[in-house]
Amino acid sequence: MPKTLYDTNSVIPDRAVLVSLITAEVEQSGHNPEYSLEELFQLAETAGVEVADRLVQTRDKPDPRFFIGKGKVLELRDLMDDYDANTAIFDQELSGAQVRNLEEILDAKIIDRTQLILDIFAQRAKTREGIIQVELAQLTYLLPRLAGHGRNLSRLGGGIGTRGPGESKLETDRRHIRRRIGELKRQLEEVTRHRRLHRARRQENGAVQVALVGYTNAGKSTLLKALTEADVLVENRLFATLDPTSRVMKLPGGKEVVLTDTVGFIQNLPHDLVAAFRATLEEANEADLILHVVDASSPMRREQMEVVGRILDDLGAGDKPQIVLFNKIDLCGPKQLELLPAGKDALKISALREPDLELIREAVQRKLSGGLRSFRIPAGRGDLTPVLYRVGEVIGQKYDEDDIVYSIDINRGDYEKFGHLLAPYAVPEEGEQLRQ
Ligand SMILES: Nc1nc2c(ncn2[C@@H]2O[C@H](COP(=O)(O)OP(=O)(O)OP(=O)(O)O)[C@@H](O)[C@H]2O)c(=O)[nH]1
Ligand SMILES: [Mg+2]
Repeated sequence: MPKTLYDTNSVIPDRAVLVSLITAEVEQSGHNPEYSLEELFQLAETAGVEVADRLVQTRDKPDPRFFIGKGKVLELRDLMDDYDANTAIFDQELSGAQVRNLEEILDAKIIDRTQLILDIFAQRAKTREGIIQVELAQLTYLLPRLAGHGRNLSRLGGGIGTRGPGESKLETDRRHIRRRIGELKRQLEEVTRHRRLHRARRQENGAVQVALVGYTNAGKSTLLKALTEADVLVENRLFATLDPTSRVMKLPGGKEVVLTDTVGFIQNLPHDLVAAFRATLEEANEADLILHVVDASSPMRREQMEVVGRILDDLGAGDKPQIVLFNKIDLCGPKQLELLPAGKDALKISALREPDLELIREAVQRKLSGGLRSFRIPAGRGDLTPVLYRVGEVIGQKYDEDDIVYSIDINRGDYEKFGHLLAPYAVPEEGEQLRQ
């Protein structure tokens, strides 16, 4: 008998064979199945699974009963017997029926890529928000896969880790799961509301938000740590960061911005997970500036950048001001370096080099600067003075009769939020003269 899923007493790591199906559709999509399988391997390791072997089948389309062909299933069974493997991990999503049929023949745990990612998230979620989001994603994934069977229910929806929705919950019926989903959504709304309030307060304080986004393992947390001297978790693992962390970063001109580290992206990020983590991912959406961190040393750099671009578009953050940070150039060969695209909003850096960090701070300062503007503030409107300091850096001020004319180096993010208060007092053309 295979172990039940979510066996909390298990101390022996699972041993797995990875399975990937290359269909005509995959071949035409330009999607690289070998890389995807390599990534699945890393995901499995991250989840604490020992990978015994990999099995690949090329086939016109998936088999409706077993996903891979029946003959291949038997081959897989022999392979698993040889290695004494108790788990098969599929690189593509399986239907509930396929999982069930495979389980019958293989007498083993059957997991797909989505479940594996959900499982890693479950192992790593630390904050209340993270934990709610993961459970919500797991149950949402599980629900349609419960249809029409009951016998093997406890095996379904299972992952590798020890912290899934819990066996007792899995044994209950769909109605119970639906009720739980409703409950989690309500809790999440509450937490999300808090996060929004918190963010609104930061905005009211005039804090400029800069978000580090990028593919998992690109070096976002390393950069947050280096740029702000924050104490955050950095690991050579996928999905080291689940909960966004924010720290103050000081720019060369003295201005402070809030820098936020976010959850890493990955190709085929499970839809349910994106939906559940929306509140967290929204951090990117609220940012005034996005720092897109890229692992320049990865052979899949281009594909990873595309994935990140697509997810940002989905979140509605595709048009935000962005700086691309090609990170880890210390690991790049000369050929790789040469191939990196150059551009005014792209920097080639290593998070490990101090001078590069200064380049980043300078680039952020430049990008946030919206140019010089002047405002003629009447003596009676002293209440606007703090607003002036909020929208940018005060470069100069001079008295003119009863008014004070301020020259401000506008900060784009803040100006969008508070500029309307100053608009009636804007003086066109005069800014340059005031500059010393
Ligand atoms: N050589 C080198 N290694 C780096 C550099 N930046 C980050 N790393 C390493 O890359 C690995 C991943 O770094 P993290 O900062 O945890 O990556 P992340 O983007 O936060 O990853 P997730 O939280 O998993 O999405 C760690 O082992 C870092 O030490 C760099 O510039 N050069
Ligand atoms: Mg991280």
